[in-house]
Amino acid sequence: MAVLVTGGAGYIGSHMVLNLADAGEDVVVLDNLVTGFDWAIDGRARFEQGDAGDVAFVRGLIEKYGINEIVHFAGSIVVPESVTNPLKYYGNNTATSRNLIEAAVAGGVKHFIFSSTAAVYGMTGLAPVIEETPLNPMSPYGRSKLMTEWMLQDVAAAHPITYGVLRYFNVAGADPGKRSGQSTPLATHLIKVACQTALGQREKMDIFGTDYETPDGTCVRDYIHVTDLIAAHALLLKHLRRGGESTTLNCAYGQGYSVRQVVDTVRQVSGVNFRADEGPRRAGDPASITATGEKVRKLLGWVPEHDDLNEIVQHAYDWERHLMTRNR
Ligand SMILES: NC(=O)c1ccc[n+]([C@@H]2O[C@H](COP(=O)([O-])OP(=O)(O)OC[C@H]3O[C@@H](n4cnc5c(N)ncnc54)[C@H](O)[C@@H]3O)[C@@H](O)[C@H]2O)c1
Ligand SMILES: O=c1ccn([C@@H]2O[C@H](COP(=O)(O)OP(=O)(O)O[C@H]3O[C@H](CO)[C@H](O)[C@H](O)[C@H]3O)[C@@H](O)[C@H]2O)c(=O)[nH]1
Repeated sequence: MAVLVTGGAGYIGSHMVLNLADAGEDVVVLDNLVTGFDWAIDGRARFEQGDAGDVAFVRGLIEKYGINEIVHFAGSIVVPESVTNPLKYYGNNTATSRNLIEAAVAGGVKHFIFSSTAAVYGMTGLAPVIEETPLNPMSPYGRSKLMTEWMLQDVAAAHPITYGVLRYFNVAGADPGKRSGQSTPLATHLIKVACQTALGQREKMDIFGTDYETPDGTCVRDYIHVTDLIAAHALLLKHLRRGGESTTLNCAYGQGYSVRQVVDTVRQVSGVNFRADEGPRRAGDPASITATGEKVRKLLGWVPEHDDLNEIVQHAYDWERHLMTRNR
């Protein structure tokens, strides 16, 4: 009996593998390494290189390893790219997930956990969202993920499988033990870009838009430490295993920070007053998106341990430094 982690060579999936392996679980990673790295997969997991949308291949894995649960991280994740290349997102997010779910149902998989996103909400105003807030994704990325949520609802109504959808807010930070982190060199995420700029890997960074209707004119996001996010996955897996119902949960702290606040925090943590130019808005960005995270706390008993922007940035910065020495 093993847990299948798709995208386990990527940023968030590699932390799930650590959590499961630390708990003594048998883990199989399925990843095509399009953005992930085989060195990011913990040595205690078994690795199968392939595509999560390859039904026959996934069916073979389910049989070979006796897979009862799938935690599905594999996908394409860059919001602005989804605006210029939507079919990539409807392909690698929606269609790939559809095939993976088909393989799961055919192979008798019992539980399915899916990485969804705050981007399913779209523009929401300044108040934190709850799971019942109307969904109105602003980007093909958000829509490609929402379609997967819908597929899971329909499939779970028709077949003996339960699911958990986790809508991640902005994931950041790294394993406190420096075993994994965000390793994609050309990542577009704010905290990663700011840390790279502080370390001199980029000459400067840009602040995308200063004319939003937010307190300081820059976009507001709810940054969640990757280790806390993964703890929610582990609790969700337990919930489903003990017969808990399918559920959809926001993963967030309920605290928003603006782009300027994040840039200032990275300057403080690094001690480098790096260059951050004010530029135009980036396509597909909502002004503000935060959530209370009340449902995940109540249903799963989730208690965040790293809900502090300084700590998140410190861990992200430490990982970035670690990558520099690693790549030397
Ligand atoms: N990073 C965030 O802030 C964030 C926020 C919300 C949701 N998410 C979701 O979390 C998941 C993981 O994101 P991440 O930040 O770790 O990204 P990532 O790019 O680091 O990881 C994705 C992994 O999936 C693999 N992959 C992609 N397509 C595949 C396919 N068809 N078959 C097999 N493997 C494939 C990649 O090689 C990579 O290892 C994604 O589904 C993403 O949409 C991320
Ligand atoms: O160099 C940069 C990078 C980002 N930003 C700004 O910082 C904010 C956060 O941007 P990120 O790219 O870090 O994150 P997003 O909010 O765009 O998206 C992230 O979180 C979403 C959920 O909120 C999605 O799930 C998505 O996968 C994930 O990349 C945005 O306002 C963006 O415009 C900058 O100003 N400069």
